[in-house]
Amino acid sequence: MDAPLNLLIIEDTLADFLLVERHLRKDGLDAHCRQVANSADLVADLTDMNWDAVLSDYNVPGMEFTESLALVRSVLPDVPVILVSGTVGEENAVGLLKLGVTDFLLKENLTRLVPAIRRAQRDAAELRARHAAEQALREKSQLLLEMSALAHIGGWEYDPATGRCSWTEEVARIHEVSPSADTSIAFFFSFFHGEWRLKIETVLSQAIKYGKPFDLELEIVTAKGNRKWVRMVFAPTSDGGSVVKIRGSTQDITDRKRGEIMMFNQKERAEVTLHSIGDAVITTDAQGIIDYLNPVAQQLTGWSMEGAINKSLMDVLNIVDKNNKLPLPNPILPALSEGTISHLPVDCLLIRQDGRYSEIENSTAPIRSRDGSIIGAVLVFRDVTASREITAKIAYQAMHDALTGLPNRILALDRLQQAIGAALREGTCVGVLFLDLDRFKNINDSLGHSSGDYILEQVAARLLSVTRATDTVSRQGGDEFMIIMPSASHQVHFADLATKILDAVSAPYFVKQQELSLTISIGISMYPNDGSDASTLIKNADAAMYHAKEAGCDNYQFYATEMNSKAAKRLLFEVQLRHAVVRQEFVVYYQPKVDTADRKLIGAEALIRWNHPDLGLLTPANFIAIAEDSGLIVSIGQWVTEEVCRQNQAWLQHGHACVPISVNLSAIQFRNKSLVDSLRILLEETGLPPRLLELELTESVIMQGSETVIGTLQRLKQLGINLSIDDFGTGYSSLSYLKRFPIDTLKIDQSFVWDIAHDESNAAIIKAIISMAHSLKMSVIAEGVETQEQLAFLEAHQCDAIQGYYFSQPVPAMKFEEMLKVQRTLH
Ligand SMILES: Nc1nc2c(ncn2[C@@H]2O[C@@H]3COP(=O)(O)O[C@H]4[C@@H](O)[C@H](n5cnc6c(=O)[nH]c(N)nc65)O[C@@H]4COP(=O)(O)O[C@H]3[C@H]2O)c(=O)[nH]1
Repeated sequence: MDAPLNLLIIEDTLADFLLVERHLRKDGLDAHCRQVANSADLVADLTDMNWDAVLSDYNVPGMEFTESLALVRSVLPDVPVILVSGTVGEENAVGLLKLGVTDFLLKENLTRLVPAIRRAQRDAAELRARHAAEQALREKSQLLLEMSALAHIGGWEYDPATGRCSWTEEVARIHEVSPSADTSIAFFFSFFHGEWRLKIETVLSQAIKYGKPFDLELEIVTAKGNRKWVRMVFAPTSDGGSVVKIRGSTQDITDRKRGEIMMFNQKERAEVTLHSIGDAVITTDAQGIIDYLNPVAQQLTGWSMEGAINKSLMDVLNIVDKNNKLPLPNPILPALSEGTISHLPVDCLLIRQDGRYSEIENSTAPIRSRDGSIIGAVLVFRDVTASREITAKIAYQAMHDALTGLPNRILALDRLQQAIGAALREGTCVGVLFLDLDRFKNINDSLGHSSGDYILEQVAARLLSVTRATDTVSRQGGDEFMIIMPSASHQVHFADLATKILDAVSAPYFVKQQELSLTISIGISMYPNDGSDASTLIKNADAAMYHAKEAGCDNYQFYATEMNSKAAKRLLFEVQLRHAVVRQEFVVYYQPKVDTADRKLIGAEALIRWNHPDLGLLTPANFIAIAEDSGLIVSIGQWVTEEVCRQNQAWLQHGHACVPISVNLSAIQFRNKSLVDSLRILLEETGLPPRLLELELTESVIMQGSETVIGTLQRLKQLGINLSIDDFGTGYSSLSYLKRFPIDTLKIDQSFVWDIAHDESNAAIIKAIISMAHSLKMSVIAEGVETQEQLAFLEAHQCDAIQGYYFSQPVPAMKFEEMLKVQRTLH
């Protein structure tokens, strides 16, 4: 049975209300009726109950019907309102229907009352259902709208027949146009450019022609000029075989696409980086199974990518300890188990598949997922074989002498400091032997540097052969060596070693098919007696070595306190010599040369003297060696030559019968490239005829025999200068060797002349020199002739000229000028 209806009856007359009630009951409608007769009650009652219908009189005093109707409609929009009244007129009725009245009944005829209520009930139910359906539809389309906005996806439709497009708000939003924008196909295409325009036009025409659906990703340029990526999915709708509509969706995929492009670029970059870096890279999963190795890793391990993938790291990375060749632990374990970055031990060798190996350096790090869990490891390593070799080589070179391979000055100093430290702890001694080869410069000058180097290597080998492994033999530079004897207890040990060294070094050497002999001078200092630190010990051993030199070379000397003052003196002397060059403290003495046959003055040798401010006139023996060692000989020699040219030209201008004056030329001067030019200029400037200048060269200079030497001699000769070989016989040159040089005169060394009368071999040498020189068209002069006996011998053997105290000592310029003036015959 149906529930009774709730009816609200707006009626001021109770009788009419009851009449309505009676009719309802009579016609079988179970209803609960409530009368309301004023506006206040109506407001209150409207919301008091769920009303099924409102019945209303038109004329209720105090209540305007249209206002009551509006009130009811506003509160109960779907509840039927039935007007029960006297006649309201047709026009009025239409207006009231518009305002929301559901039906009309006349009070006089209520027979239609129940059917009218029932019909209104049905209509209201339908209306409510329709409203509910509309509401649901509205909600659904709102949801769709919101979803499409959230997904950035909108729909569109194209009608090929009309060429019109329509699209949803979201599509308009994606294209950044207002929703009401023109949607012709041309407008639609205008968002596509270049290749994308071509593509969309092509696929759309294919869709129209063949009904083919498409799913594309394209780039558009929006109305505001922004570039966006869209995914367009569309499907044609056909009717009778021809396409009548194309419907599709457009989705803004810009963010995803940019992400993809970024990912692609990153991947590409990573890929290129991994392919081009010099380091090897291997990555594994969390179980240590290889999933990638770059080309360098392939090359270093000898495994190809295909071969190595899915293998355990340790199957591919065969690493062992360099020292004991035992396998090293898996380097990625710390990364996989503890998530830490780790490095291989320093001495790690990687053995390739083919058995070759390289030293490697590596670092391993974990690879983590977004949530931080370890999903693998990356191992980066590089071949450091070459760089370690270079480092070791550089370290070795920094500490060793390149020529001999001996420790150099730096390493020797370090070893000495260590030896002192050990001796201090153990209460022992340390010996420092400072060694310097005697007259080594002569070998370098005469035989050339390559021979000099060869000799130094030989000396180094000999020093090593007489020392123990615990001793340090070092080269200090040039022809200086130093030996450190650690933990020695007595001077005797040092003396023993020094003796062995003297013997070893003095054994003959064979260079360029010549036999050479060489000696060495040794200075010895000892810790703790001669110094408590390395530099003092070296300095004192050096001083002792100088002492050994002064004692005639080829010997050893222990350091004694007073030696240092000698070394200091030598230094002071060098400083004074430097000053002497600037202050022009030198003078030239002239020693006459005499024709053996008629005793006539035929020339002179210029010999330098140093007018020392404190020591008086010094002969070359006091300073020439120091001048050569310090390089001062170049400027000194230049001064002498200038002085001689200037002086001889002055004599010439004074009308004296002039003779050639010879100047000693040291090896260093001779090597000077500008020698010939500066002599030419000097002769031009002074105006001295070149034949009046003679150069005395030592045997060692020409013994180098190189093309350069010969060239220089020839250019000197071309200038017109006379050339003579000084101290002939003391070097290693043979007469036949001399044929190659444009030499005018040989000067027999005074050492042969001195005991000419008593030493038969010297006499024989002099005779041989004279006759062979003559056969080579050279003249011969003997120097150091002091006695009648010597003179007689030389005269008897046709020695062309004589120089020596027998005729005259070297004399000052003024005195020599006297001799020139008279051109006297000397006896
Ligand atoms: N006992 C003795 N000695 C005699 C006799 N006759 C000459 N002398 C000395 O023998 C040396 C000959 O010169 P030297 O062999 O070229 O040997 C020279 C020469 O090699 C060098 N020298 C001298 N002046 C110069 C120079 O201007 N430049 C260069 N580079 N070296 C020079 O110094 C050396 C020594 O020169 P001095 O002391 O002047 O010594 C001179 C001379 O005084 C003699 O009968 N008996």
